[in-house]
Parts: sequence; structure tokens; C-alpha cells
Amino acid sequence: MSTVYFGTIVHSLSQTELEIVEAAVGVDSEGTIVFVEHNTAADEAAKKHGWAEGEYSVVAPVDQATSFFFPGFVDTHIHASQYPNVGLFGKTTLLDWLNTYTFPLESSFKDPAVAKSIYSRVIARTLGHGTSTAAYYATVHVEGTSILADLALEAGQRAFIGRCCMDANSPDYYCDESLEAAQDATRAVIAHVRKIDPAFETVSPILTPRFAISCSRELMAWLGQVAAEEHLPVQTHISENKLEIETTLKLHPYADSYAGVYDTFGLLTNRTILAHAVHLSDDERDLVAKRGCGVAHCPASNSALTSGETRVKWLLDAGVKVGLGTDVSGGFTPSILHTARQALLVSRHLAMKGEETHKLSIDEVLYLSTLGGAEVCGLDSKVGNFVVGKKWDAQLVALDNKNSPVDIFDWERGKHEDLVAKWLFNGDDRNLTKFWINGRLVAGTEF
Ligand SMILES: O=c1[nH]c(=O)c2nc[nH]c2[nH]1
Ligand SMILES: [Zn+2]
Repeated sequence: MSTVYFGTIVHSLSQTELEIVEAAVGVDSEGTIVFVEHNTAADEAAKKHGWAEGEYSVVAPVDQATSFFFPGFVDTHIHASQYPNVGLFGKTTLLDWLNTYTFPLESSFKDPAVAKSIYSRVIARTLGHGTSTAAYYATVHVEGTSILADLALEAGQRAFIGRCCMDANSPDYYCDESLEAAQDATRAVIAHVRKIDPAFETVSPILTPRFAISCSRELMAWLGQVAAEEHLPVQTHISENKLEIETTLKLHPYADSYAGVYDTFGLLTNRTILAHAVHLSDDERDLVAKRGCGVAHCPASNSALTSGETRVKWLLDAGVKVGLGTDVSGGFTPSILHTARQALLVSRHLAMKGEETHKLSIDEVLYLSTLGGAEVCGLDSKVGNFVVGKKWDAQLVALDNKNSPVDIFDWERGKHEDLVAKWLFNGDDRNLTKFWINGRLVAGTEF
């Protein structure tokens, strides 16, 4: 059945343009947006597009003056396996955090029952926060990683599924046993995802060298080759922490920079997602831009692990694609809305320390959380905003609903620009009343 969604839509047209307009959005039975009519009643818009009465339904918020439709969030970097550890990082920094908290937890995914139970909760939780697309890191385990793919597909969440490759400098109890073992395991996960979603429409494999420290040169070279031959996306970490960078350059002395290590092996492509990019040099930034890579900006994680502040504007100005990542559990929240808030604040810390130009606006962080993220994931022709031909991945946000953490005053009713700001700074999953991915209702309560 086709549907006309009628109400205020809030979405990014570009990095700096957030459109807020009353609209009737026609979505066909395949979940594709077929028309967007501004300031037009639902039935009138349907008639204009030849939709006969009775052949479509109309969905509109109960209280138009305090509600709006917003695109599903894109989380460009999240470790599904680390979810039980959210908030657990103490005073550690990256490398000791990995050894203390992260590797022990990830190694428990050897047991498929653990994987099933934790991954189910991650997917339910991220859907509850409005994440329609997630680039997931899993663990080294084939069965557990395949379970993540099954669960995402079943839930209808768009997901990139990355089996973590780590055949070097990793603990004995948690690593790929050899280059060949890493290759076989990677192949097995790709084959599984291909079997359950042959066209990679909802779930897609993503090649995942954990980071340069934990991968042999041979493994990175093989991954680069597979990425090129099979046109597969890649995700990894880059330049998050100063000790990590130092260690990387010692282990890979043939390269003149961290980005140079990945470039040597063909891992910097226009389908590569680089998490963090906190301490890139000017030359590295230019290389990343030239190769067309995207950056997953993870402000909550970078603050929690005291990694540093990513210069988002500096990246965007050089033409680097940027989206947001929760980076659970370096990041303490599975919510991209909270992460957008953190991105805005981190940009202000940069501005306080240096130049005003670092400051991100509300419009810009909301762009990063949706269209920017879609660009990073290579999905911007499909999702990220409400444009004809794209898919209806949409949240219905209600600010005055039962249990809303946001107080709305009479004079704010209908002032959607203010409502969006209040949602960004004080809203949460209680404001998500309905949530569609690909036109299918996946989460949210009746209102
Ligand atoms: O934020 C991070 N989380 C991780 O799990 C990780 N592994 C390597 N580098 C990393 N950074
Ligand atoms: Zn990470």
C-alpha cells in the first residue's frame, strides 16, 4: 500500500542547508519516495500524482505543531560487540582500554549464544534511537559475525557487517591465528552475507582491518586487493591517539605517515570509512580527500578516551566526506542524536582553543548525522534526506508526547526551528514515536 506522510519535514539539502517545511511525501509500496509536495494537503498531493482514493493511506502526527519527520540516523562507526561496555572506560586511553576492557569482552563472542543475545540488544537499542543505517564492527568470529548480519536483516536495519581482521600484535587469546585463517574467515562472512542478501540491499559485508597495529602487511595487501576486485567497502581506524600513531609508524617504517600505511595497500578508496582522524597532518588530510575516503567523527569516544578533537570543518573544507559515529564503546552512547550534540560541543572546544571557524552549527551536525553519514557510507543516492527516488527512512519525532524529556511552551508550538534545537540538546529516544526503514515500520510506539 502506498502512503502519504503529511506534516513538517526537517532534512538536510546540503552541509549548511537544513530545510524545514510542511510537506506531503508520497511513498510507494516499495518504500521509495515518489513525490514531495510542499504546503499541499495530503489528498490534494495524492490526486495531483494520480493516486486514487482508497489506494493509499495517510500518516500524520497527532500534534503537527510539536512534531516533525526527520531522516533516519546513520551511524558510520559502531562496535556492536562492545555494547555491554558502554560507560566503562575509567581513566584509560586507547591502547590500555583495548587490553583492559575491549579484547576480553570481544573474545567472549566465540560463543554464538553470547553473540546472539548481545547483538539482538544492540540492534533493538540503536533502532530505538533512530539509527536506520549502521557500519558495524563485529569480532574475529565467523559465526558470531554472521549472526549479526542475520539479525540486522531480520530487523530491517541497513547494516555494514565487518568481521574484525587482526593477525598481528594482538593478545594470544583474541586474534586471527594466521594470515590464511584471517582470509578464510573473512571470505566465510562475505559468503554468508551474500547468501542471505545477494544484492547487499539491506546488509552488506565490509572489509575490516582493525587498525594498522593489529594487521600484518600481507593481510592489509590482501584486503586492499579484495576491495578493488570485488568493489567492497572498507572500514578501519586512523590517527586516534598519539601513542597509537607512534606505534603504527614503528611497526610500519616503510610508510611516511599513518594514512600512508593504508595507502600502500590500496585501503584508501572512495568506499573507505576511516574512524577518528583526530591527528591527521595536512598531507594526510589531502591524501584522504584525494582518495575519496570518508571520516567517521566520533566525538563522544574521543572525549571519553581523551584522544583529542577532530577538526571536522578542516576536513569538510578540504572535500573530505564526514559522518558521525557513536564508536560504542569507546563512545558511551548508542545514540546518534547524543553524538551530534557532542560533535557540536567538541567543535566549540576547538573554537575556544583556536579559531571560530571550527564551530559547527545545528544544521551542520544534523547534516553529519544523516546525509553526511550516507555519503560516507556510499548510500547518499538511496538515503540521507527526503528526495524523490530515495527510500523512506524516517523518524517521526514528537516533542510533546507522553514521557517526553523536553518541555514545550505554548509560544513554541509550530516554531519548528526552535523545536529542532530543543530536540538536539534535550531530546532522546522517548521522542521517537514511529520509525520507518525502507517504508517499513520498524520501531516506535503508537501515539
Ligand atoms: O575506538 C576504537 N575502538 C576500537 O575497538 C579500536 N581498535 C583499534 N582502534 C580502536 N579504536
Ligand atoms: Zn572504533
